[in-house]
Amino acid sequence: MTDLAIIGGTGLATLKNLEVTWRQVVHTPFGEPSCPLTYGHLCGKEVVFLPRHGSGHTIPPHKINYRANLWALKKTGATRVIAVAAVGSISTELVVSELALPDQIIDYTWGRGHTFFEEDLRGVVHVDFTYPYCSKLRSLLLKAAAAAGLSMADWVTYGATQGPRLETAAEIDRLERDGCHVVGMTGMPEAALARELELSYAAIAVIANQAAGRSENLIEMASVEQNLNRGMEKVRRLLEQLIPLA
Ligand SMILES: CSC[C@H]1O[C@H](OP(=O)(O)O)[C@H](O)[C@@H]1O
Ligand code: HPA
Repeated sequence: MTDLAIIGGTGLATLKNLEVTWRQVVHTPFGEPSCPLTYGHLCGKEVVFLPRHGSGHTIPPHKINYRANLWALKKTGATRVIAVAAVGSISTELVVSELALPDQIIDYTWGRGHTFFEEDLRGVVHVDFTYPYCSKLRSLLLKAAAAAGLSMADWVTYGATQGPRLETAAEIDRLERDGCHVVGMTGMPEAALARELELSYAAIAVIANQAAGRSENLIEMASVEQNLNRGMEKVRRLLEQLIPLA
């Protein structure tokens, strides 16, 4: 039984140490997920893996079918989802290629399929979203980080922007005033959809770059890639420690 799902993001289109057993094409009432689901064993535990931008990273953040992705994972019987997401750091305390564990979200996205409750037999549904990430999963991730000797700031608010362009320096100033510590483009509606499906959900943020206007340089994808390579190595170490605890 696969109870643990992992969603990969930028820099994590495949899980290097996953021993793949099979792939499954899933159709959902909301359309197709980003690609077929990959099942396999990670450190001996069965997991299901889905890269949100597709297997060849072809889907931009605003075009991802978040509803199909989450629906497909729910359909596998998974009850817990760990998402991996590249972010820009707004807070000076968050250093490139390090990991962070968001505990809050502010949503600046628009026009995305963001709810399963368009029409529901129960009437209008409002799910509680006070704490968008699962506290139990977050605790496990913090324990795993400690076991792996990795620092992982746990007080981080994730600002979800629309993309695919990066932000202006003034937008980043605004996000900081709003209380965001990191910025990414995929945290919403993913987290809210997981909550609507009653999936436990937590995200590992990997600092890919300093957000716009936060360094003397412009944001270059070559250095984002380098930072993410180092960051994803840490994600692999973290997951190795997480599996025995999960
Ligand atoms: C500068 S890379 C921007 C790209 O990376 C993040 O992807 P993900 O959240 O899937 O790891 C960000 O949201 C953008 O899509
Ligand atoms: O600076 C950024 N902004 C938005 N999303 C991102 N994902 C990685 N870096 C960034």
